[in-house]
Amino acid sequence: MRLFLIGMPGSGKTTLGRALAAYYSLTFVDLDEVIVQREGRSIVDLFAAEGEAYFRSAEAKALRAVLADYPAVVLATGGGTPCFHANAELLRASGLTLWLDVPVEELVRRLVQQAAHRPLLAGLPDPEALKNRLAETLQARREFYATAALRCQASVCSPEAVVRLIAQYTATA
Ligand SMILES: Nc1ncnc2c1ncn2[C@@H]1O[C@H](COP(=O)(O)OP(=O)(O)OP(=O)(O)O)[C@@H](O)[C@H]1O
Ligand SMILES: O=C(O)C1=C[C@@H](O)[C@@H](O)[C@H](O)C1
Ligand SMILES: [Mg+2]
Repeated sequence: MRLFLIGMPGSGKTTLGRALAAYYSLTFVDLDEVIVQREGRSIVDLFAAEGEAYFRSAEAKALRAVLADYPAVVLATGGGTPCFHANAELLRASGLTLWLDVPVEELVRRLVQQAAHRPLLAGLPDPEALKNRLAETLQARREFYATAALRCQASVCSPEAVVRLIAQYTATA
């Protein structure tokens, strides 16, 4: 099985991905970590030195490398991964994709302390500005996230809830 977790920054892709990989006895891979390893720089440094277009190209290449290397995997993608370089179609064709659809208010609670360290959220003056930025980003990304076969729409998507979703899906697919 290949399971791909997609969703907004802070939606829980890494946290849930690790738990699901343990549950299914699959390897866990975090695409942001693969990019950092392949490029030899942090994501903040990559954005600052090369810009977003370079980052998106590196992200697309890293995704294709992971797909070539892992026939079975739980992959936490980056927040923007499905929205560039036809990655959403590739993910959908390559395994089971799950969208962690977490409300913006919950994302703000989780990210308010970390926004300064994230290239696309840095420099926002207060939580209201962060909320507005996240809401705009979600609006722009929704059509890509919605290509996922499965969607967990909740403030907290527990591993148990996701395991149930997957079992229902595979029983009817
Ligand atoms: N189910 C959950 N309930 C409550 N908090 C959670 C849950 N999942 C993750 N978190 C918290 O939310 C934050 C973001 O989680 P995580 O890093 O897993 O998200 P992500 O989607 O991988 O984000 P990123 O954009 O950084 O890759 C962390 O502080 C984590 O502890
Ligand atoms: O939402 C985004 O576009 C991003 C999310 C992170 O996971 C990283 O992939 C990077 O900071 C870009
Ligand atoms: Mg993550």
